[in-house]
Amino acid sequence: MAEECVLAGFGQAVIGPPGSGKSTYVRAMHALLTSMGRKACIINLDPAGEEEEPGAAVSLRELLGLEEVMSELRLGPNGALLYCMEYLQTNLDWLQSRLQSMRGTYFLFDCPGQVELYTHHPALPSILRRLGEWGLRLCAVHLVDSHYCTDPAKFISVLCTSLSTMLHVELPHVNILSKMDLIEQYGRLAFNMDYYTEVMDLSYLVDHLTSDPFFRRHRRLHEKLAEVIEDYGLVTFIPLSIKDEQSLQKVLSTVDKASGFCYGDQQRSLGNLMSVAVGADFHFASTLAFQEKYVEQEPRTVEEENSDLS
Ligand SMILES: Nc1nc2c(ncn2[C@@H]2O[C@H](COP(=O)(O)OP(=O)(O)OP(=O)(O)O)[C@@H](O)[C@H]2O)c(=O)[nH]1
Repeated sequence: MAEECVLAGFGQAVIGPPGSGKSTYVRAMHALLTSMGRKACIINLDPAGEEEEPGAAVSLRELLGLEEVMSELRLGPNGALLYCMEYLQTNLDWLQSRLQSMRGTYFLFDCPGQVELYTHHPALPSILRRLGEWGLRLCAVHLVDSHYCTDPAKFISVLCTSLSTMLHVELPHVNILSKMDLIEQYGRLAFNMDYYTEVMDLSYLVDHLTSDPFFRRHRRLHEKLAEVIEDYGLVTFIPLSIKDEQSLQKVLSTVDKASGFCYGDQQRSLGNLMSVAVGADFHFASTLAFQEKYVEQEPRTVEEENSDLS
């Protein structure tokens, strides 16, 4: 069999910082796909942790574990994780043989939470590129905790890491603001939800940030960062709460369009195309639903603004 099509199929590479909700998303997406009659399986590419991920069909820990690498090579957790990914990169025949036995399955790759893997380290993009060469059409699903929206400085840094992840990973890409049900847990939003999901005119965010005396002296830096993000014009987000199945379906419909699943040669059907058409509501409508459900409606008072900034 020609190497290029040993896997012919579709899947998602679920990436994002530690604790952003990747494993929770992968399990919920697996359940949703299964309930829709799509054959799916979880591939755990995180070598860390004592316990095996529930429901994972393949796990990198079968090949090597973080703890053994740490003790044998006397590395810290970060160095050991990068070693594990480089080891996988040079032993991809192991992954190929494991995946080949499940050909035709929709693969959900649960990736580790090390940010450098997505912003500058070459191992993960190289692994994903190889999967693509084997015929697997992947979409990167990048999760970021939505509570960063409540802090303008952190939101600018989230925009920067999301952009560099998109450029580094080089796959069809969907950014997700996860844990929307907890969005205002650490503070209130300065703007409506769609301002954050659509990444609108960032000068308002810079103005808001630099009304804080601490950030005023860095105004020029923030303006330049905002300019880079706006010039690329690539970063937008889809809101997700794992407790809200509709939002998960919205993510799936966007991912299916990005990866080409809905037009794909494997399961081309009127049903697939119709499901995309039904999902093609205005993105704004779903964001508005989150706004109404999870965000305080009362406008902020001047005292609240000041106390947030002090
Ligand atoms: N309320 C709420 N909690 C969530 C949601 N998604 C994930 N969580 C919680 O967030 C925590 C972290 O989720 P994980 O799925 O372990 O995150 P992860 O990105 O896989 O973490 P690492 O493996 O450390 O990189 C868990 O306690 C989840 O239950 C959500 O949509 N809403």
